[in-house]
Amino acid sequence: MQQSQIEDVLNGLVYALYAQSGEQSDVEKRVGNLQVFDHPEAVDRIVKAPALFRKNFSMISALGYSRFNTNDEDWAARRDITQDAYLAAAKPAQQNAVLDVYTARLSQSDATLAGIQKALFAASLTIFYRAFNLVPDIASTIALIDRVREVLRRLQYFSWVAPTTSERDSAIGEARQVVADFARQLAADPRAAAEMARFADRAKDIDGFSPVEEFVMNAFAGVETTVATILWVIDRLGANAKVQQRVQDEIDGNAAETPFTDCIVNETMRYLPPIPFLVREVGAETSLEGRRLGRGQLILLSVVGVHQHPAFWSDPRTFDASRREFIEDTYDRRAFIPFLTGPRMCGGARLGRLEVKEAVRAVVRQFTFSRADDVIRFDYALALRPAAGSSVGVARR
Ligand code: HEM
Repeated sequence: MQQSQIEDVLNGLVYALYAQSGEQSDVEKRVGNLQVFDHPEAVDRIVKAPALFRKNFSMISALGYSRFNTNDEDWAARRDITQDAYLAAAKPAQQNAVLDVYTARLSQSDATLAGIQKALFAASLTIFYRAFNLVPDIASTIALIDRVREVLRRLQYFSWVAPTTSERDSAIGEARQVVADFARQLAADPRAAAEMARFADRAKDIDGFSPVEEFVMNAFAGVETTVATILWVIDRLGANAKVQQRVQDEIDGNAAETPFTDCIVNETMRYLPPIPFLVREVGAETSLEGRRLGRGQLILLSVVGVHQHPAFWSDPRTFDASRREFIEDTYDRRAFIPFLTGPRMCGGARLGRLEVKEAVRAVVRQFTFSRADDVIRFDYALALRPAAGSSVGVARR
């Protein structure tokens, strides 16, 4: 099995969701053998009933268990271990500190997209670790995160295309190895070791709890999505010189309110949601939108489809950097769910928003971007990010 084959299958799933979005036929939408739900009202109902529509990550759980992929009391206990740290890290008083981290990393970057991407990962990891009063060893942690991405991509592929036994064993083996290597790195730092002990202490009632699995999956969930969002904003700025100029003027003007910058960030997350779809397992027989759902059945919630629903958005398939629904704040909250909504919404939503805003400020102050074309090329692992080798040109301002 080739890497390119995995990429083709996973990217193909996301392409299918884009192709289906906006279609208003009575024919049931499907991707693979999963029913697709993409009406904002139906998706809202699903995500607000987590006991009935449950998280299920059969293959991905090879990496371990965390608040991301557990349910019920187990999830609630895990949530409590990290949630206060994310809320404290996202307080408005943290704004300048977050901006400073991004500004400093970007100042040391060369004027290439690869350099900027590395700086963004370093900054986002620094902020994630700081939420727990830790300091990462950047180079080795980025290398571990790259391995987590690759193994998650493989595991994700195997939830769609059944692996042979040896493929399965090798993916699970690599997942265990990367967690073990992360564990070794955290154990070597006394403060990180103490924090892992604190996690374990708070999780006394959770069977088989591993603080490292909890930490690694949280770190990946936070950093990968945040960096993907910033990279997409860069991609979109590069595609439109006029829009970029307007955002630069707004940021250079240092006004307290930055409506165009906020709008392009929102439109980027609408059009290119970092988590383009979610899978849920039906916990008990039920029906939704006239469709019968059986216990144990997996369903797919298309965030792409929700974000492009024609009854909720004008001209939904167009990227509009000054979209009226955002500028005038008239959009239906159910139709814009980049962080999801309901009890299982993103635990780091406030921190992610703060980071993206400050990172975009730092990026725009230091660089300008250009693109030879305006073709969107993406790469889906667990998050949707711009494909490597995209055609964005970079210059220092
Ligand atoms: C722009 C950035 C981000 C986006 C778009 C995003 C998006 C999401 C989405 C859609 C989910 C729900 C996944 C599902 O139900 O399967 C989620 C969950 C989660 N995210 Fe984020 N996220 C971002 C940043 C962050 C950050 C910065 C952190 C932590 C520092 C974080 C931590 C989490 C955690 C812990 C969960 C699991 C929540 C739970 O069920 O308890 N995310 N995120």
